[in-house]
Amino acid sequence: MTHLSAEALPALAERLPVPTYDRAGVRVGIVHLGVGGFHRAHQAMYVDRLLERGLARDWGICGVGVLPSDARMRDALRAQDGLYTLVLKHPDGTWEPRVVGSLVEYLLAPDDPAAVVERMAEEAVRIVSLTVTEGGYNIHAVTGGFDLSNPDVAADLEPGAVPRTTFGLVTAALALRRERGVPPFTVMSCDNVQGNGEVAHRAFTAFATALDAELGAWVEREVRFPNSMVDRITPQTTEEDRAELARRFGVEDAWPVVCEPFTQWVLEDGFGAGRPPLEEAGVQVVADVGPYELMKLRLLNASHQALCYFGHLAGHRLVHEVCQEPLFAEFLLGYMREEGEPTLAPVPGIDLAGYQEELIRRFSNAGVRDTVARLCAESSDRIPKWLLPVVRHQLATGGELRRSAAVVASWARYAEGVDEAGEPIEVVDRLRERLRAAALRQREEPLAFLADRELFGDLVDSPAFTGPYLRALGSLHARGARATLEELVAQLRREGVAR
Ligand SMILES: NC(=O)c1ccc[n+]([C@@H]2O[C@H](COP(=O)([O-])OP(=O)(O)OC[C@H]3O[C@@H](n4cnc5c(N)ncnc54)[C@H](O)[C@@H]3O)[C@@H](O)[C@H]2O)c1
Ligand SMILES: O=P(O)(O)OC[C@@H](O)[C@@H](O)[C@H](O)[C@H](O)CO
Repeated sequence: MTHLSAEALPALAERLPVPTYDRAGVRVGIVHLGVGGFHRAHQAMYVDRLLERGLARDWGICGVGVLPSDARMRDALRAQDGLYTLVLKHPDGTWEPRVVGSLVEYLLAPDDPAAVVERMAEEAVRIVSLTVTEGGYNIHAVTGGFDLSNPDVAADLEPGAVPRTTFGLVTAALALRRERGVPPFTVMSCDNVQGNGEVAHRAFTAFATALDAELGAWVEREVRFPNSMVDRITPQTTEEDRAELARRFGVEDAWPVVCEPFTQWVLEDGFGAGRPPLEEAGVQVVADVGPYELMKLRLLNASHQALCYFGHLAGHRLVHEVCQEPLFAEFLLGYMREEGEPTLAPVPGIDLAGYQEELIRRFSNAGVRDTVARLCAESSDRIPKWLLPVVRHQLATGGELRRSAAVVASWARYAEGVDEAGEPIEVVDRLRERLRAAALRQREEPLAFLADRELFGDLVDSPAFTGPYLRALGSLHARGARATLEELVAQLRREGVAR
């Protein structure tokens, strides 16, 4: 058994691919906030590919943890010189591992916020990238504006405050660069947010303006925020993954990353201070990410929500088990073809029917062992951003929406916090209590959940939506998830045949 470290690389090289480049000679050019599983499976992997080909010596990554809970990642990475194993899990059970070396430094902001700000202020750093989750942009669900009333944000706006949020840290670094006459870095969001660059632009400009109007105007004018579409299913690493890595390859890694083989990154070429030649590593650099982004959010991410509540209520805990059931596969393909796809513009170079079939295959990969629970978490950040735009589009055009309405109803049923066998459901959501209170009222007052206008806007006033929603919710209560799905799928199949 070999503990992963820089020193151990020559020995490990006999068992799995490891970096062959000189890591000590790699300079930090990217600071990344939010080093979780996904960043390590995706962006850091692309940079590692470039480093391997000698194409990114100035683009090493300094990871930053913003939250105190990231201390675990700090400890894991520091103990192994920033190295970690990335394992691609194939459907046949094969594991394809590689030790990734592009994370050459890691800083935990709560340990020393000034050091993080200084790092980002260095001229050599030309990109600050983010994966801080959908909720991490602090956009108010109703106003669509940056939420200045968030207590952490408000604390960062106090005169002389030591920054502790993403906004405080990044803005302090931008202010230092401006003061020193150093051009700004590009802020590159890699979160699953529609128009992620534009959203980041709005959020950082609003924060900087609240701090100092002139700084805000400078950020607005000078800082670039390219949009991107990112895709690779990356479940949380489990203890079994760690043990299996040790068993199969003799590598002792405190926090490996496991993911599916598929990967995609579509990126707008909007970088103010240069970028690595990412296209050499397989990134699609395009003028407009919009169509790709909508395709991914409304087909992949919305389908994840379409399968997770029904899947959980039907007794499944793993995503592939749900999707290997023909009933669920038919439901998801129907949602994608008849409800998601009509809301999309043509996507250059993509055959949408093929993309949808591939999604079912990806979701069905038994090697990945993605959990239904991961997909159910923080639904109040996801459903409004991924599924409700589909509903609104279909309402506006008179299109099909029965499957989407059933998915929202399945969330409402799931949010009650008790499954069909009377067992508790561990709902993970920052709005958990509010959701649960509304969901529990819906047995007497069926529209109680949908009446939350902060989440659903005015959908509750739309009979074309409430009709199918209430039918699905009534059926979920009376007959359960599986029977509800069977009935809906059978009805839609009959209608399809009749058409
Ligand atoms: N996991 C995937 O399959 C996947 C795929 C595509 C995109 N993404 C994007 O990446 C994000 C992170 O996913 P992950 O799998 O790495 O999750 P993760 O839980 O492994 O890591 C999340 C990281 O974000 C940080 N974070 C959370 N909230 C924050 C906040 N408010 N401010 C600053 N940092 C914050 C956490 O501390 C952690 O470091 C997702 O929310 C999504 O937008 C994930
Ligand atoms: O990680 P989130 O919060 O964006 O959402 C959960 C999943 O739908 C998502 O992680 C997908 O696995 C991912 O978007 C695939 O690329």
